[in-house]
Amino acid sequence: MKDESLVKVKICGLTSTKEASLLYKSGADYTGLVLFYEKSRRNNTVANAWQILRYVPREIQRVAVTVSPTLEQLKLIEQMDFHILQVHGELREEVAKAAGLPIWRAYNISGGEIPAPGAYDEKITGYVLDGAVPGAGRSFDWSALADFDRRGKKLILAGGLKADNVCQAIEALHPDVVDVSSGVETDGGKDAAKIKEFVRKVKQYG
Ligand SMILES: O=C(O)c1ccccc1N[C@@H]1O[C@H](COP(=O)(O)O)[C@@H](O)[C@H]1O
Repeated sequence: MKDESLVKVKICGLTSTKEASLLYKSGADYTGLVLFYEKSRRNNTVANAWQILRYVPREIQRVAVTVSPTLEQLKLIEQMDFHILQVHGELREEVAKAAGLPIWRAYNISGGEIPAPGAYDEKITGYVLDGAVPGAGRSFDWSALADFDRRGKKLILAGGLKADNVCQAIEALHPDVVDVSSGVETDGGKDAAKIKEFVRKVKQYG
């Protein structure tokens, strides 16, 4: 039976079918694959992404993680088995207008500035609040974002989360989803024991 606990978990940054297999019975609710961002060590080619998605358990929602995607990239993503488009950087007008997938708009927080969303409201179903550099395993000052207006959308909290700090993060910002990549890795690869412990802490919280 699907766990109906309050806070959901996204395990982000899969790079292999082996990592996808770790999600079986893990309790994760979402997973993410980085695409079209060669600066990231977690970047996937389209061919690799197709393979990985075949191994993601059906009950887990799949998020295409992008930075300033183009219309051509959106079209490729929409041919694959993704449920959500996560956009860091720029959300181009043509991409927002053409997107058939719901969008999670990601903000990389540096300093204490509070993002002021507003554009393409009808396509956006969630806001991702992340550390300054995507996927770097660094958090931001959660208290500075206490007044962030989620406008009735999901709040996805990312950036430097791990089993040791995720409950404090939930306490601070009351997110709908906690999103982790670096914090469940060992030597740059996903670690089954760390995933298990992270999910346990979140689900125990409630
Ligand atoms: O992981 C990456 O390299 C990445 C690249 C481009 C956009 C987003 C990326 N990762 C996002 O970072 C957070 C969590 O990262 P961490 O736990 O701090 O390592 C998550 O939203 C990922 O989607």
